[in-house]
Amino acid sequence: MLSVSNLSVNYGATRVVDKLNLELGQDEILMLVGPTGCGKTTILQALAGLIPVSEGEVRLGNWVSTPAKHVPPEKRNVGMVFQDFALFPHLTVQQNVCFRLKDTSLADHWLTLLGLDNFRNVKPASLSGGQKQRVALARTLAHEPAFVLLDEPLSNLDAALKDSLRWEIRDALKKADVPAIWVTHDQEEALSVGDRIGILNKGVLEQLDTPEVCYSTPNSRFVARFMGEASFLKAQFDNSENNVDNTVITDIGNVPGTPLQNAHGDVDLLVRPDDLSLDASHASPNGTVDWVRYEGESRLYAVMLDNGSQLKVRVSHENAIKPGERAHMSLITTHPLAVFPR
Ligand SMILES: Nc1ncnc2c1ncn2[C@@H]1O[C@H](COP(=O)(O)OP(=O)(O)OP(=O)(O)O)[C@@H](O)[C@H]1O
Repeated sequence: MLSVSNLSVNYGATRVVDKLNLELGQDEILMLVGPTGCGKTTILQALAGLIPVSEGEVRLGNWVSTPAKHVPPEKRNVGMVFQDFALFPHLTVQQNVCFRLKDTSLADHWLTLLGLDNFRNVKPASLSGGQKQRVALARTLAHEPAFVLLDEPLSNLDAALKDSLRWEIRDALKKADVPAIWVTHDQEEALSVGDRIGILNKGVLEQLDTPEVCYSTPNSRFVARFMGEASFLKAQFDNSENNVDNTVITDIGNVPGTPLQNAHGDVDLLVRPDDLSLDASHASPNGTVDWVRYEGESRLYAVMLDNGSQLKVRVSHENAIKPGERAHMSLITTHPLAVFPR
C-alpha cells in the first residue's frame, strides 16, 4: 500500500501542495485532476522523490521518506509514464523496453500484451503516438515498479485513440498489480478509468472518492463544476423528520435530495444535463433557450427558466430548438441530487 501523510511542498515562500493525505491499495488507480497550476505534477514529482518535500511522509513497502530522511528516486522503484513518451530515438522498441534490464522475460510479456510484437525492431520515429505510449508503458512495467505515476499519458493523442488506449493502460496496470496515480485534464477519462478520483484545488485535495460519489455527491461547488456540467437550481428543502423521503421542492418538479453541509430551507440543487428534459412543443413553456451547442449525437442547451435559474440540459440531436425559443423544462431524475446551502 502506498501511504502519503500530510505531504506539503513549498516553492520558496509559496505552498504548492498542502497537507496531502491518501492511501492507495495494491492495484488501485487514482486519477488526479484539478485546474492548471493546482499542483498535480508537483505531487507526482514529490512521490517520485525528484523534488524535496517540506512536510509529511511517503511510505511504501520497506521505505519511508520524510524531509529529514529523503529516500532518493532510485531507491523508490517508481515507474513513470509521461505525455511525451520519453523514448530513446536511436534504440529499437525492443532495446527501449529492455534498457538496463537483466531479465528480459518481462519485457517480452509486456511487448506481447500491449500488441507490440510486430514493432520490436523498429525505431520510435516510425511509430504512431499510441504505439509510442504503449512502448513507454511496456518499458515502465517491464522494470517491475512498486508503483506507477502517469503524467497525462494520453494528452498528445487524438480523441479516438485516447478512448481505446485508456482502457489498455488500465488493463495493463491492473495486470501489473501495482498502485498507480494518473494525472489527467480529462474529466471523462477520470470518471471512466479511475477506481478513485482526487480533485485538487490550489494544492489542497478537495475530495477523494469513487467516480460515482465525486460526480453525484461532490462535497463542494468547486468539485461539482469540475467534474462536469453543473447547474444550480433554486429549491426548498425541509430537513426535519417530516420529510421522510428527503424530497426537494423546485419550480420544475420535486426530486429526492442528498443534503450537504447541513443544507435546509432555501437551497441550491445540483442539476446535471441528464437530470432534465426539454420540450419545445409543451403547452406551458417555463423557460427560454439562451444558447445551444451541437455535439454530434446530442445537443447541449442552456435554458433560462422564468424563475431566473439558468440550467443546462443535454438531449438527442434530433431535438433542434433555436436560441430565443420558448420550451418546457422538467426534472426527470429518480436518483437523489446533491443539495447545497444557498
Ligand atoms: N520549479 C518550480 N519553481 C517554482 N514554482 C513552480 C515550479 N514548478 C511549478 N511551480 C508552480 O507550482 C504550482 C503547481 O505547478 P504544477 O506543475 O504542479 O501544476 P499542475 O497542476 O501540474 O499544472 P498543469 O495542469 O498546468 O500541468 C504552479 O503555480 C507552478 O507555477
